[in-house]
Parts: sequence; C-alpha cells; structure tokens
Amino acid sequence: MYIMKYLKPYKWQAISGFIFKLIEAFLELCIPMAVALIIDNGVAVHNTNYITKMAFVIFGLSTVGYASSLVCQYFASLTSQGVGTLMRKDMYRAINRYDYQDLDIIGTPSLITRITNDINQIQLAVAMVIRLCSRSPFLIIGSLIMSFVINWQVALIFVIVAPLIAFSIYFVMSHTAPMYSHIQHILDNVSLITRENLSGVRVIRAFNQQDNEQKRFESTTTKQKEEQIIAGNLSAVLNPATTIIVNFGIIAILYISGFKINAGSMTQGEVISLINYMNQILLSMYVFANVIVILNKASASYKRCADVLSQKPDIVQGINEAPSDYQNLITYDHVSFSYYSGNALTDVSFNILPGQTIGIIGGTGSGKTTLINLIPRFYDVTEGEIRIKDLPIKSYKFKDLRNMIGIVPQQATLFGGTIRENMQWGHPHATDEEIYEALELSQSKEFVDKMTEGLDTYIEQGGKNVSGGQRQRLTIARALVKKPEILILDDSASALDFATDAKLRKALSTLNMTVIIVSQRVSALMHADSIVVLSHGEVVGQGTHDMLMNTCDVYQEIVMSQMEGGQSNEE
Ligand SMILES: Nc1ncnc2c1ncn2[C@@H]1O[C@H](COP(=O)(O)OP(=O)(O)OP(=O)(O)O)[C@@H](O)[C@H]1O
Repeated sequence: MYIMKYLKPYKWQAISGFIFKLIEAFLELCIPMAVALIIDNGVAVHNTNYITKMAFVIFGLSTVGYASSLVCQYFASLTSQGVGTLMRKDMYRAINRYDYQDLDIIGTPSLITRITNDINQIQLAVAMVIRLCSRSPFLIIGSLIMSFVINWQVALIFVIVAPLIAFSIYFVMSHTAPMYSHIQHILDNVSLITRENLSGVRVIRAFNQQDNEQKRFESTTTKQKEEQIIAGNLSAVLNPATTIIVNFGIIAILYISGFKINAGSMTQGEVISLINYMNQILLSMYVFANVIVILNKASASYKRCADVLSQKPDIVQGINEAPSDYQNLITYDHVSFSYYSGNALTDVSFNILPGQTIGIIGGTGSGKTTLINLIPRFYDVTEGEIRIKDLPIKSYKFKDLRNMIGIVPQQATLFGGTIRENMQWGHPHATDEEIYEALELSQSKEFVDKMTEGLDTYIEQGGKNVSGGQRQRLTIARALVKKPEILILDDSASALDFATDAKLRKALSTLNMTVIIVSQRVSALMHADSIVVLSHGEVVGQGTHDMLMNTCDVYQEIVMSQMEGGQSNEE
C-alpha cells in the first residue's frame, strides 16, 4: 500500500486532525442537550438568568467547536497536501526512469492526468477522511445514544427511521455512483480533446478543421451534459425522499412525546432535542454518503497512480566504464527489435570504426530512428547484441554509455531558458567560447549574433520563439557542446536549406568524431565512409555511394527519385 508510505510522515498531523474533529463532534452533540435545558429550566419557568447563563454555555461550546474544526482543517490540509506532494514527486521520479516502451504504452496525456487530477482526487479524499470520516459516524451513533438517554421508548423511532434514511441514500448513491464515474471518464475525454486541440491549433487552422474539431468537442460535452442531468435528477429525488422520512419520524416523536408530556414523564425541551438529534442523523448520513463517493473516485485515481509507481523499468544499467583499448566503435550483431505493436528491425548487422561517418538511409518507416535509438538504450534489442568499444552496451553504466553519445533527435526540442542554459545541458561548465565554437559548427552563430541579447536570449518552452531551422541548428550545437565521441544526427537537417546543410556537413567533417547521419536525402550522406540502406527493417545494402549505386536497387531507386525531384548533388 503506497498510501501508507506517504501517510507515515504525517501520522501525527492526521491523528491530531482526527482528534480535533471528534472534539468538535462531541461539542455539537452537547448543544441539543443544552437547548433542552434552556427550554425546560429557563423558558418554561421564565428564568432569564438561567437562559443567559446557558446562552453563554452554548456560545462557549460553539466557539471551542469552531476552533477545533479550524485546527482539524489545518492538520487535514497539511496531511493531504503533504501526501499529494510526496506521491507526485515519487511518480515524477518513476516516470523519469520509465523505458520508452512504457511511455509509449501509457501515453503522455494519461501520465499528465495521473500526476495532476488523480493526485488531486487522492488529496481531497485524505482531507475528507480526516475531517468527516470520524465526525459523521460519531454524530450518528452519538445522536442515537443521546436519544436513548433522553427517552428509550421514543428513541425506538430512531431505530426505524435511521436505517430507512440510510437505505434511501444507499439506493440513490448506488445508482448515481456509476453514472458519476462514467461522467468523470467523459470529462477526462474532454480534457484530452482540449489538450490535443490546443497543442495542434496551428495544424487545425491550416487544414480548416475548426468546424470538425468544434463538433467533436461539442458532441463529447453534450454527452457529458445529458448524463449529468440524468444523474442530477436521480440525486434530486434523494432530498425530498429523506426529508419525508425524517418528517414522519418527527411527527411520530411529537405524537408519542405528547402523551408522555401529558403523563409528566417527558419535558418539552427533551422533545426539541430529540428532533434536533433526528436532523443531525440525517445530515451526518448525507455527509458520510458524500465521503464514500469521494473515496470511490479516489480509489480509482489511486489505482492509476499506483500503476505508475509500480511500473519498474526493464532496461537496467550495467557496471562497466568505457575501455581505453578497443577495435570497433559500434557493432550491430544480428540485431532484431519489436515494438509492442510489431517488428521494426530484423537481423541487422554492421560495424562502425572510430572516426567514420556513417549514413543511414531508407524510406519512411524503414526503421532508421529505431536503429539509432537502440544505441543509447532508449529501447533494448529484442534479439542480438549491440557493442560499443567491443563491450555489450548492456554492460555499461547509463551515464558512461550516454556520455559517449551526442544525439540530435528528429524532433528538435529546446527548453525554457537562455540559449546559454540550453547549450550547457550536456556540459554544465561549457564556457562561452566552447558554446560559440559549437554554434559556429552548427551554422547557428550568425543568427545568434543577430539576437540583441546573444547567448542570454530567452528561448521559450519548446523553442517556440525560433524558427524550425534555427531550432534544429541549436539542437545540433547543444549536442556538439558536449563534445561526444559519437554524434548521431537523426534527420536533424531536414528543415535546413541545402546550402546550410552542406556547410554543416563540411564543418562536421573537420571534427574528430564518429558521426552517424540518418537522412532521407542522398545529398546529406553520399560522402559518408559507409552508407547503410534500410528497407522494411532489414539492411538491404551497405557500402560507399559508388558501391551502392552498382549493387543496391533500393539505393538506386532513392537516388533516382531524388534526382528527378532535383534534390541530388546540389553541392
Ligand atoms: N514508438 C513506437 N511504437 C510503436 N511502433 C513504432 C514506434 N516508433 C516507430 N514505430 C514503428 O516502427 C517502424 C520503424 O519506425 P522508425 O521511426 O524507426 O522509421 P524511420 O525509418 O525512422 O521513419 P521516418 O523516416 O519516417 O522517420 C514503423 O513501422 C513505425 O510505425
């Protein structure tokens, strides 16, 4: 039970909250008794001194009750917020250790919902349990006991009325609870659609899809509205139903008490306090039923959060550091890989020597990105082995393995912060000189120099305030600042014009690095020492441009298609 782990540091706050709530409930139980005394010993005999004195007593009881309630509220907030924060931190940590495969399966929107909405639901439940779980049963049982103390015969009415109220609340709740949980599900969908729409707003407008998206949104919210109305109508039955039961109970109390007052075995004040206790039972049952609804919702949220926490990464690191003596830099040895949705690479074998520039080419979906994602162990091979410096990559510590690699992903992503801060991601102590060197190599210096604040220019989250091409160049610079032994460019120059792309490749060729260039453009890798041609996840050719032109049909087709498109040999 994860919840116990998070509650443990707040054990005393939770217990204190419980105790203060019980004090408040106890004082609340005393008030109808005090009112009865005022009626019998003050109002009935015109004793104003007694009434004044008891008014102070009631004021005192209410004030202490109110103060206890505030203290309880304080401890409940402290505990619920503390539990939520600890849980959120652990979830964040767990998600950061996730394998890519797990991220793919659970999905980012769902993880965001779990770490925000679901934790909020759990926090609310923790606060409610502290504040109301003790109070309501205490008041229900206390009111029953008090009524028996006042007059056991009249109190038998409570024994009939209380279960009837409980049954009607249960009946309505058991029908509405599944509806509300379905409504919650629809609301989740509404938030998913909203998130998708907001993040893709430009694409939606570019494709004139506003009306369709509006309809999709409206149909979901209409469904939510309709279900909400049905559930609301059913809930609305509850109030009059329970009020009728309570009113019958009150009539029965008045009827029987009338005889008893006439017979002198009961006072008017006692009748009033019995009616008050009857109302208190009703209110407490309402509150308790609502706490149960909140607990129900929270238990579903808790399960979703516990799933996140219990998911352990399959990819674990080894213990080795990089050897200084080796022959081959990277070796793919009969590597196959499958996503949960299907096979992506089959029996891939090739070798990369230190200092070589390797091109990876192939059609869309041929497995290029998958192939290079296996090197830093974003995913682990399903079969075969990859070795770096003649050691299996599984035997390296993550830090050592990933320190050797500078990867520029297809999707150029920058983070909120200055250009300097972004550049220092891979090398926290990089000097401005080293950063400028990387900017120069990546063909970014020119546009950074034009920015009035240079390296101090603030990059918005995701790099929204720079163009696609500039973003790509900056991500290349970020990888270069790290001075990796292996630089992997995954279609990283797709947004660059041909001239800049050529300059970039020329600059990279001056570096003492092993470079892997993934591209669909022949011009981007035709000068590589070796080119690997992929088709449907299999290597269908390997060699230099000239060799492949003579031996590999797929490569020839790619070259021909690009020559027809006028993209080849633009240098
Ligand atoms: N995260 C993923 N989950 C499931 N399947 C995936 C995932 N990523 C890729 N695939 C599938 O694996 C195959 C290879 O995809 P990959 O992205 O490696 O191709 P690619 O050659 O890099 O394509 P592109 O040139 O379009 O980037 C494709 O069929 C693709 O649908």
